[in-house]
Amino acid sequence: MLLRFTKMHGLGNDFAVIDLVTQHARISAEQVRRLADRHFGIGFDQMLIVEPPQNPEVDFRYRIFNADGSEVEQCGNGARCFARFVRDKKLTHKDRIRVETSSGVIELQLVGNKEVRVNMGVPMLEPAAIPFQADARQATYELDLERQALTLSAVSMGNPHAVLLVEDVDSAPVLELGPRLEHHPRFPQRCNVGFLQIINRREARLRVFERGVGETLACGTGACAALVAGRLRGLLDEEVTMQLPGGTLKLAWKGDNQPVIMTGPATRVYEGQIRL
Ligand SMILES: N[C@@H](CCC[C@H](N)C(=O)O)C(=O)O
Repeated sequence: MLLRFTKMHGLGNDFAVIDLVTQHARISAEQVRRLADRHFGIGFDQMLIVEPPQNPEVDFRYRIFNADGSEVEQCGNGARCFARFVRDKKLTHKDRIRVETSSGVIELQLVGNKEVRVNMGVPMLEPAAIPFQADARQATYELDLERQALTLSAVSMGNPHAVLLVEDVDSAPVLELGPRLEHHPRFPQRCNVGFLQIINRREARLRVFERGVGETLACGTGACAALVAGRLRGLLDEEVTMQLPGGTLKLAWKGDNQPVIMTGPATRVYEGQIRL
């Protein structure tokens, strides 16, 4: 069968977005892996699938698959592209959209033609909710990595993140530590690994080694987790500009039990169709 898709990106974190409201298909993990391949497929970090909602209180259901075929709970850059996609495809005329993901309902707001503001929900910091193996919630944890002691924060934005503080993201050992931390046994569902450099209380830089993908040009949930980690350590203010290799996100978090708000662009690249 021929399946229509839209290639999109949020700060270079790229997606194939598929409308399963007006099309019908079953896409297996093996097909996702094949289509994600940058030489033999479409090439993307995540596939985003738009479906009718199961819950009558929301507008859509949105499912996310990493390039390795694993289905995941949340994707911040994907959420912005999802909002732009459903408007461009006239699947809704609303400016405020409520969507269910496998980690709960998030709210999206289109701001002008280019930007989308997303209420990413309240970060989860209790170890069991992340999930991360630790006796009690702390701002930072010590973790052994083959006799190397690392200090990190553990945060869930619906999906699990480890955040390490570094002096300089350009020289941070992202490709060396990223895969080892992603698979560390204290993160039983693996994790995304963020390397955070503080510039000042309102500006920071971040690189993220994503679970199921590798290093990406930007990670929205990673940026939210990094803001939370920076604030837990007393290093960042409520509103922060986060610079990622692919561009900049505006973020805000008031503190415990409050949602993280993320604002940034969503860009359509091209329309295509592929035979499954
Ligand atoms: N690129 C994303 C996160 C996608 C999911 C992540 N790789 C995971 O496995 O949790 C973002 O923008 O948040």
